[in-house]
Amino acid sequence: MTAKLSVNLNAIAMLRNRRDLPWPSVTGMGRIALGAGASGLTVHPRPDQRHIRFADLGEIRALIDDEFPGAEFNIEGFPTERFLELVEKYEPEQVTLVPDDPTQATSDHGWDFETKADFLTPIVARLKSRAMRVSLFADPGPKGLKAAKATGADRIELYTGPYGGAHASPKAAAEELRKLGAAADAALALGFEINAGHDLTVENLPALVKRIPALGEVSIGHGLTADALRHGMADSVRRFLNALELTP
Ligand SMILES: CC(=O)[C@@H](O)[C@H](O)COP(=O)(O)O
Ligand SMILES: NCC(=O)COP(=O)(O)O
Repeated sequence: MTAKLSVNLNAIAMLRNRRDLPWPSVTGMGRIALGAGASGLTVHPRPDQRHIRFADLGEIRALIDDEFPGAEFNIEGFPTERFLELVEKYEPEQVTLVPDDPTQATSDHGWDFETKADFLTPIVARLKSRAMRVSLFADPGPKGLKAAKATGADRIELYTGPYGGAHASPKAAAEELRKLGAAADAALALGFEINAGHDLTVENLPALVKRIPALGEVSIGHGLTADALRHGMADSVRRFLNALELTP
């Protein structure tokens, strides 16, 4: 099984929001990502709309429906009533529930399933009654996975931030990979499908998929956007030189 790639558009939206201009276009970059073979698009709209705006959601839904039927829309976030109304309106194929506080800079931990199962269970049922797959953001440890399973969720998304953050230390990265692998084994044994995400890169993906061959999907934004900038820079400089009629 090969893990599917869902491209997270948050970083593109953050660049777009620097100016009152429509570029880089969030749907335009989504179109390129899907055209290049990505299986889906991920967004994590935050309550302050600092990157993805609520208005982006309908445009991404239409892009998938009109041009890439079969691709998946994954919307991530903390399940406030506002968030739930948004996902019910745009019906992503997958909703990833994340325990983020609105003041958080980015996601940095999974759910405490043992204390939050009663909160999550009716929300999971509500989303599944509208045919949306539900994934729960989970720390890389086996703790609480039985409680997570009892919520009725289909998948867990393993939080890979500490793994990505250990990029400068092979020993620390190996330890984080060991934890991710153990959590994946425990989750698979309970019947979960497994996603993973946060700070994944071209460099750290191969070892992850080797250790967790059953991985269903990775969602990647920050590292993929940085990679796109790096590998697109030379072409862009040439295009601008050409516009100045300074073709090298
Ligand atoms: C849930 C998760 O892992 C995050 O990576 C998130 O989707 C990214 O959010 P930001 O783009 O706001 O940092
Ligand atoms: N669910 C994780 C995600 O969508 C992307 O995280 P990142 O690659 O921006 O860290």
